[in-house]
Amino acid sequence: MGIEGRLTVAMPKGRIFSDALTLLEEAGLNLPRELAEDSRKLMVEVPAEDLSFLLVKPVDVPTCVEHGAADLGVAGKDVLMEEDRDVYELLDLQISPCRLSLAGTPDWQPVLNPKVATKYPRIANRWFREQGQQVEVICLNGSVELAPLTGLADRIVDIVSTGQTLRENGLVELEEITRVTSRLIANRASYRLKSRRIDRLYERLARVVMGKGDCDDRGGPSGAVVHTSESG
Ligand SMILES: Nc1ncnc2c1ncn2[C@@H]1O[C@H](COP(=O)(O)OP(=O)(O)OP(=O)(O)O)[C@@H](O)[C@H]1O
Ligand SMILES: O=P(O)(O)OC[C@H]1O[C@H](OP(=O)(O)OP(=O)(O)O)[C@H](O)[C@@H]1O
Repeated sequence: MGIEGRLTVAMPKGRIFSDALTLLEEAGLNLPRELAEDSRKLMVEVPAEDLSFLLVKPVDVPTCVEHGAADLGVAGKDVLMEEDRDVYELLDLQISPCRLSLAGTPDWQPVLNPKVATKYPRIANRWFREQGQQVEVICLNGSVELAPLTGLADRIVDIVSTGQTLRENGLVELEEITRVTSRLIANRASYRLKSRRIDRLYERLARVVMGKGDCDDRGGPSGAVVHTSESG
């Protein structure tokens, strides 16, 4: 083990997981099959790389990193914007791309104080405030596209990737709110105390991402990192 100790990385289970794993392998990490397999193990140690992986729900990655349960994490920009945790955003990994958009029925007519259903209340509230529009945000945890079809809401703010879910439910994308990719994030204290180890992993990942082109490099450990929390 290095003098700075083992690095713990919070990995999002689900959609992002395999993209993140592929990227780590492309960066030259030798990872055990155990990590890729469909196992119920939530903590996987990789002594050969001096790394530990925590497998958590995507929305919980920023929480684990903010509180120091993990030094690093991989999280979608959508989750980072919604959770607004006190963590550093080091690198745009350019994986699991999608967008967060406003959508509705094609015949949608403006109404006063429309209802907007979403899994992303903070982002939706902020975006409508910036547009100078008053809305009532209704929080849902899934199947958000049902809301305009059932009268639960006038419009939705949700993730769009292929557009299939919107199409199959007769909805149209009205406006893109933000593009989303997954980011490498760091705990603030770890970023200082384990800088050499974080630097090394960051550089290996950045090389792969930049090699693929279109890299939105956030500056990394030696540059200007983005502090994701609006309040901190
Ligand atoms: N088509 C997509 N739909 C939803 N998220 C997507 C899509 N494409 C990429 N993503 C990214 O994947 C993340 C969500 O991953 P996933 O669907 O596995 O988690 P989840 O929504 O928390 O699911 P669950 O609640 O079922 O565990 C989003 O935060 C986003 O950054
Ligand atoms: O544009 P598409 O490629 O169709 O992808 C977008 C859909 O995928 C996600 O839903 P998910 O599958 O996570 O289910 P959910 O309704 O439980 O959120 C998202 O909330 C959209 O509904």
